[in-house]
Amino acid sequence: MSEWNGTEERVEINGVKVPSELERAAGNGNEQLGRFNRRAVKVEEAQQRVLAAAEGLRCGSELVPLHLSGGRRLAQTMYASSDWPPFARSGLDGYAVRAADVAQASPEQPVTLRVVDSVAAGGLALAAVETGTAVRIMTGAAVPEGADAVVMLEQTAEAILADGSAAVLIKRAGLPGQNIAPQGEEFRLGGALAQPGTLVRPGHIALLGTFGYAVVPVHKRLRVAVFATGSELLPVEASLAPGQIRDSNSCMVAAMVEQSGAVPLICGTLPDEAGAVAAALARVWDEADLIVTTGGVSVGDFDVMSEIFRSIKKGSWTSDQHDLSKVLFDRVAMRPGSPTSAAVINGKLLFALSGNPGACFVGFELFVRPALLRLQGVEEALPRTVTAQLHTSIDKSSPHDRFVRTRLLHQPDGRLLADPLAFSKSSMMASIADADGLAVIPSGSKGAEAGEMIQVILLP
Ligand SMILES: Nc1nc2c(c(=O)[nH]1)N[C@H]1C(S)=C(S)[C@@H](COP(=O)(O)OP(=O)(O)OC[C@H]3O[C@@H](n4cnc5c(N)ncnc54)[C@H](O)[C@@H]3O)O[C@H]1N2
Ligand code: MOO
Ligand SMILES: [Mg+2]
Repeated sequence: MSEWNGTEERVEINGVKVPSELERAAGNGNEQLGRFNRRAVKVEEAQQRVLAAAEGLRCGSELVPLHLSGGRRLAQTMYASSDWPPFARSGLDGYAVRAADVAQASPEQPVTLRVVDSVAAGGLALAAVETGTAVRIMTGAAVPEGADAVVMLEQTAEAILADGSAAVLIKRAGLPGQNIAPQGEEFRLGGALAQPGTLVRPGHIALLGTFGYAVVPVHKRLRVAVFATGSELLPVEASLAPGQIRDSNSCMVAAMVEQSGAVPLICGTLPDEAGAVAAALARVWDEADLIVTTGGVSVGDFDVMSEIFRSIKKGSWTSDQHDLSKVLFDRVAMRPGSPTSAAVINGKLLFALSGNPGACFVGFELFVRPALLRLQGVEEALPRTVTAQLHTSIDKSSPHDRFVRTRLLHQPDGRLLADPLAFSKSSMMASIADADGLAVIPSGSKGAEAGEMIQVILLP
């Protein structure tokens, strides 16, 4: 792969020629045409295109030690390797008896049983329980042969028989099966414990440990390269300079990548030059499974990702070996984030999110997170929604579906209120931090009235 040296006509990514001189520089009328020739697709359609593309690109799996498997996604269905419990076991400390022996027991007329053995958890009784006998038993111990009930210690009293042997007085009537967890009560050998794509949580770890899985097959952590395009961008640690701002998108996106179970590779900021962007993508190509850029997707003279996408559309990124490069969409009927774009380039997904932080955030939630989840085998990869009552009207009509950053408030009467936040323009950030969800306001001639029931996408 050659690197962009700033003078060459083209750079290569995995043998793919990438034009560096773009239509703008050529200054011809076709460029203007290309710039505006972007058909908006509906959000649902754009999501389906992303999921379908991700389906074909599933990431590989690896084995990790059980104690490190939390937060990862299972790569296989996991099965019970035995019945659970593996033997009938006592649920409490007491005496294992035959229920028929103690059916009539009461405090006034306790039943006396000879104690023939005592069994602790982990041990096995040497003597079976026969009519007229009992075995002292501890919580978790295997129920001895012959016993079909356990009487709790508090309902008994110790006694000595005439011949000096140990006995127990049972003071409460018992029923067959009481205080015993039968073998296989919870799981049968071969039963499914969890499906591929399941997020491993502490409860799954307990199950997997129970069934002897010292190592767990999980999806590999996807590596996601994050680039911020924009010549106005300064690193976070820099002092502000006139006309410039700090790059807040890179770290926000990196945090969202981590939230999605992947590893962000923060690749820094790129100037608004197609050659530099293409060269940067080429440099990170082998290291990254998926690429996210922010900025430069609109129709401005320096919107470099739009140029890159135009060149992908023209087929300039498809090589002889790979016929896989295609634009999934370069405009979505939504606000914020209408210029959000996505492509598959030689088998890898590239998302070009808007530079406006609010639009960048929404674009990630709607498209990048679902892609990362689907790549990790998650069936239900699209954002989860809840129904809530809109607290204040959102009145403007819009040809686009809107995703309004919203607080979610649980009312004492059980209602869930969606309270749209102020400062929620695409360019604004305060409402990203405060949002619990994104209120979905469908396109149409009117917005949504206070009191209406709406869908709200839950933010992680
Ligand atoms: N004539 C038109 N202009 C615009 C349109 C349009 O349809 N016609 N669309 C608007 C919409 S909607 C959006 S959204 C933005 C999209 O802008 P870009 O994705 O091209 O982003 P930039 O132009 O690079 O930046 C926009 C804005 O965000 C700031 N920014 C960029 N990167 C970062 C970063 N890493 N951290 C923080 N802030 C960042 C940048 O300085 C700009 O202020 O276009 C509209 N224009
Ligand atoms: O599509 Mo943009 O995010 O509204 O400003
Ligand atoms: Mg722009």
